[in-house]
Amino acid sequence: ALKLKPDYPEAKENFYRVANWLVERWHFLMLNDRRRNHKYQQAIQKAVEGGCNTVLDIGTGTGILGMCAKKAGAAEVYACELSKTMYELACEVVTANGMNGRIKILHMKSLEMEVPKDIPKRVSLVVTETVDAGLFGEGIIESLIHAWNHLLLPPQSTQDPSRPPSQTGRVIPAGATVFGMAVQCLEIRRHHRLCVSEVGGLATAAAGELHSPVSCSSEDDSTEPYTTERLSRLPGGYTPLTEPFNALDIDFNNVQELEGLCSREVSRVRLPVTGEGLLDALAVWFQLHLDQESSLSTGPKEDTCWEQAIYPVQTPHNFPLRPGDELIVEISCRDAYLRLCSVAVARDGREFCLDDCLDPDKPRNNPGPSGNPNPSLNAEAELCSALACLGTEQSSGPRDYTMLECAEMALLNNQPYHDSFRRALAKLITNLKDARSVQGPSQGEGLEVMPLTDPPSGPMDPGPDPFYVLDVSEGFSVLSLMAASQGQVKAYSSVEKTQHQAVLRRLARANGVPEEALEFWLNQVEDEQAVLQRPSREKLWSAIILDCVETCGLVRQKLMEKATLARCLLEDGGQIFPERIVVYGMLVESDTLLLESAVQGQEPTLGFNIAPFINQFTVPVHVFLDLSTLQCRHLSDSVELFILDLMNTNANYTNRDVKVQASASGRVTAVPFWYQIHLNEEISVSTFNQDSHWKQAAVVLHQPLAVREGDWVRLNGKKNVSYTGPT
Ligand SMILES: CCc1ccncc1CNCCCCSC[C@H]1O[C@@H](n2ccc3c(N)ncnc32)[C@H](O)[C@@H]1O
Repeated sequence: ALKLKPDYPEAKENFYRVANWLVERWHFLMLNDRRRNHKYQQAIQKAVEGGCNTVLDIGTGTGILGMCAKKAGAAEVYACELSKTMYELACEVVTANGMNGRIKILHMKSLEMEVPKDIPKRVSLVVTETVDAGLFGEGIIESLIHAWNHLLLPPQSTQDPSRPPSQTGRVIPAGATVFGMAVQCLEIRRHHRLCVSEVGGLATAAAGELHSPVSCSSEDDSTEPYTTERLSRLPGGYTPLTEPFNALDIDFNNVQELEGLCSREVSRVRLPVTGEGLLDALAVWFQLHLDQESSLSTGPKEDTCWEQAIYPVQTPHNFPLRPGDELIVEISCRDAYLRLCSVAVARDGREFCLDDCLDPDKPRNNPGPSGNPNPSLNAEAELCSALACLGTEQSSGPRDYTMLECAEMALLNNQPYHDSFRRALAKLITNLKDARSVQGPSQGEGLEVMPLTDPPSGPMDPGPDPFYVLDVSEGFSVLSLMAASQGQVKAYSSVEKTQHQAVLRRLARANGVPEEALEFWLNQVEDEQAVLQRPSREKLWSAIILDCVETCGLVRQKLMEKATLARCLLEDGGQIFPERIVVYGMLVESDTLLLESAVQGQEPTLGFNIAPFINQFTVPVHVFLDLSTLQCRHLSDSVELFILDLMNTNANYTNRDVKVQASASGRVTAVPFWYQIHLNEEISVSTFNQDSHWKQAAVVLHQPLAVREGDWVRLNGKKNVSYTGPT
């Protein structure tokens, strides 16, 4: 589509989505991290000069580590890469750097490699950086166990220390030290637990326990053991609740230790609590020991670009930790992932279970006769313990909970957003009621045609016609329930998952919403495509709630088409929500955004020519950006870029040029943008505030633009703000 119609915005956007997917953004971060590249080069050079002259680079990516080995003088260098895109890119890079035919690159996973099928004989050095924020997430343990058993020469051994390095196997990195720390962090909490007891006028207790898909304890594979965050850049920051502790040491040159890792029994550490606060998560990072002398750290205090692994606490417990307590944490390595769970708090010699990660099939600590699971506690502790174990199924079965995506959880916790919607819905219903009382039931096709059956028994008044409201939000949304709770409303929800529908049903009952006031729309429409249609042949909608902005910060595709269709399904005076979206942006200078978007020349990559190849996958729109904590200099005020009028689509102008005046001198590297979502004339919500579940997006300029204070810069607001030179 791009070739056919290069400026076709949908195709362009889809191309960017594919590019984002093919090559993860951390490739740019890693390659721009000159210190990391330099440390790896030093370690490899020392090993090769020390006699390791046959090298295998596992997970070569762009090929940079293999090229280091070759340049250091290794006689034979092999590399393997499981991603086809990266494999092809590595071949181009190696050729462009004059090493074609001198490094043998295989498109395969190291686990499939054999001697002599793939490499003629065992090698004396394996280099790899197949690690993620949780260290093991890229399978490095399994890869190295296989490498030691099939691809590497035998390790240095005390029996015959005389064996020369060229006849000895070793790995760079030589090992890792894993650290952990308990933290309080509201930004993590609101993405992983329900934090509000009321939202949009609805009491939330009846929802039952809600979990995000990040959990160490649940067996089902729909969850991941940890998520990742850059602690140093989380809105609102974090409060350490313990000192960093050593969670694990691993020696990559000891295959027995590697093989023993996953069968090692669970270890427990007791951590002195050093700060006051609610336990929201355990943060994990590591030092990668490249060799005896040098190491790389992914810690929150380092100003490296790496994220930390975050193990959020799932079970809501109102049990603030305080200095003097001890936090008991279990560390295990099940199915090749590092797993950390906070299991209990010790206070005054007694233990309270946080039962956050008790395995579902592990029997609960059933309460004693006093109904208290820890009979030896004193009164206050007894109360806390009862609260701490609140919601724990007394049965031995797994506690039932509902899974929400992190963005759905953050949305549910966003009270201002729901209050704005509640007020806007109430205003609309009031207006429609007034209009009805003036002119009677809506005329024409809206007329309710009573079914031709024998008259109802007795003078039953069918009551005033309900207002029909449709919520076509993506994912879990309580907006339909908020509408139904206004009274005289029949609300349809497009929530699809059975579990999510059950939560809405429970919330409806607990909030006094009559059963028949809330229906599930997708159970009614036969084909998904025709989601937008009348409630029934004779009825039209009073309100249709559309989902306009994706969590990543981009406007949903085909929004205007949906709005146009939705408008035709409205009764007189009916409304779609939102009615208007105003796009704002500003000029910023941000090296961080540059480093996450493209490799900045040859210098960071040890002089190797890599940038032009990997930068083919640069995308001009950077998404999932946390603009509130982005390191950047503002080079202009926020300006209105363009308007999407959903109630009157031909009023839109997205091709007009916008002139922005630089408020300071500097280099414009990006234009972040966000939205003001107008629900009606008076009420609007912003996608850029600390409660928002949305992230922001930014256009990253291909070339930074130097501006002096007072200069005018012209932005032409195509669908995705792209940038043309200064006026
Ligand atoms: C301080 C390091 C750091 C700390 C925290 N966060 C991130 C980092 C940076 N490391 C990110 C690399 C992570 C991706 S791994 C790099 C490349 O290797 C490939 N692969 C992975 C396993 C594998 C295998 N067994 N056989 C062949 N190929 C393999 C992947 O397809 C990828 O292209």
